[in-house]
Amino acid sequence: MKIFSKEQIYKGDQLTAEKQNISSTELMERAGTQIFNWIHQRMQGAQVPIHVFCGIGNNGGDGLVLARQLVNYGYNVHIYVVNCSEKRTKDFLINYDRIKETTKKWPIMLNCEADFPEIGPDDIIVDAVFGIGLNRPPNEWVKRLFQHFRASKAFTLAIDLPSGLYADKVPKDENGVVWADYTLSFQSPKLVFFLPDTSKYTRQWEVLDIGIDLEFLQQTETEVELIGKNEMLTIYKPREKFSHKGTYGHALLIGGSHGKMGAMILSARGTMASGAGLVTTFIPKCGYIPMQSVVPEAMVLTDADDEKLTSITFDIEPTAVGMGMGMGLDQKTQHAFQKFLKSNEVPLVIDADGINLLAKHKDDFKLIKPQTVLTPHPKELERLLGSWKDDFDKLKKAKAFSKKYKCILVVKDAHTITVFEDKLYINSTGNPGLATGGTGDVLTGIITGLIAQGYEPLTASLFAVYLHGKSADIAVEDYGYQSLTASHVIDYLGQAYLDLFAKPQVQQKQEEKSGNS
Ligand SMILES: NC(=O)C1=CN([C@@H]2O[C@H](COP(=O)(O)OP(=O)(O)OC[C@H]3O[C@@H](n4cnc5c(N)ncnc54)[C@H](O)[C@@H]3O)[C@@H](O)[C@H]2O)[C@H](O)CC1
Ligand SMILES: [K+]
Repeated sequence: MKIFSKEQIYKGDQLTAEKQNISSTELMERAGTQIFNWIHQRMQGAQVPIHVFCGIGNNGGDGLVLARQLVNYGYNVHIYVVNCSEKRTKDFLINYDRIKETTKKWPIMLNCEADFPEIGPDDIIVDAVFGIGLNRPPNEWVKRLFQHFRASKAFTLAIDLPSGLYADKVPKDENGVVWADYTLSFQSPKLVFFLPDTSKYTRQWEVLDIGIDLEFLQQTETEVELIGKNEMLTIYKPREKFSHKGTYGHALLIGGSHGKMGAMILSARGTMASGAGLVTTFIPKCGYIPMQSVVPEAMVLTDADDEKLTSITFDIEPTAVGMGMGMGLDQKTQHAFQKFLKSNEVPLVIDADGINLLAKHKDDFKLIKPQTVLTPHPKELERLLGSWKDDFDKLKKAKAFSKKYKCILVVKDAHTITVFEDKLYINSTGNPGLATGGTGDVLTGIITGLIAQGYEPLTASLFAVYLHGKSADIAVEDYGYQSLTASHVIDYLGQAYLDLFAKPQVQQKQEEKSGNS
């Protein structure tokens, strides 16, 4: 799913009005009506007090359309205008008049020193104060109003995005933002819903379709994309009937050291489960027996050293290499790693201590070949890029790094973001159960396995991150967040593949009803 920028959203609105020959007021009517339908479907006329707080821009206009429809359907509505600016938009004013025509009285005007209305914990707040047009921090009174919302404990539904959040930067003061339970966002989710600094401002979100011009939606290239099942179905490569293990590539995994062999075992099992035809591991001697016993499917080559890697040489011809897992930072290992980087021509994934070694010897960045995949967690990313001011600064630095070295950065987090040059791909699967040792090693194994099978490094990274998260989402149903382990992610990978083709439950039920399963 595309994530449009603020400028693209404004352009889409304007183009839609022109092409569909409707006014911006009619588009606002659609937007407000969609919100009303969503609420009405769930509340069915229940008389819970609904407090609709409207700003004086178009977000406020959406709130007024909603409020008018709620009044028309007999809901218990309280309408307020947060009147802290003189720049009322045309469509706000039109809907302000329409409210008066409907209710025969003006909404409650909250000027910037007014007392706050009482809000009960079981009431509902609709936040239509600011949308994507916020251009400066809210004043102290508005901040206090937002804190009043939060203190009330009422369910808070934000329109388009929680007020006080910018579409493209991180707000400085968390008291200047509405903490929403749910956000109904128009046409596309906003990037801020997925970033560690700003995702806390809405517990859940949903996109409402307001009929923006289809051609515009299809043809506009966005810098950000949300990756879900639909995107992955188009890149999936089916298994051929007349195929053999050679068809699906030979993955080589390099890493491990005394006390960290588990990382390589997890990677090898992840690579196998991803569908690679052959897997070989290159490890220090001490790992030979454990690897052979725990992963009988994999072949094992060993370094001359018992405890660490000192010289990486092999006579196989891998189709993809994944390295760095549990590798350690010994100087001899560093030399071996550096030598390998210089000579390697095979698509490469670098993880963990591979990244740490690069970060310690920044001159080696120039050895990173185009299309190399790096999979840093936040600390490793900081070692690579240096510190950042906030999430937007982090992404800017990650894009610059990717552009400079033409590499793919898999920035691991609750929503892993894969960065390639100027594009950001946000993953939609995964859960907090993944916050446990070894899951990263499994991910590297899966990426390497997919590249070995013929997926392009970028596609392999997106697909691996998606499958890895999906597997955890399925496994967590059986194990819960606390007990989910990296091994479960491997064990459920098959389910994640099968889920790609699972029928949506509604469709399945309909087919069962008509005897059509
Ligand atoms: N396709 C769509 O997504 C549609 C979205 N709609 C809604 O329109 C808003 C964007 O509206 P806009 O008028 O541009 O801005 P806002 O309503 O977000 O409000 C900003 C408003 O307030 C002023 N302002 C900015 N910062 C402050 C501040 N700190 N304090 C006080 N005042 C401030 C600014 O001058 C603006 O006037 C979008 O989010 C959707 O909700 C359309 O209704 C339909 C199509
Ligand atoms: K809002």
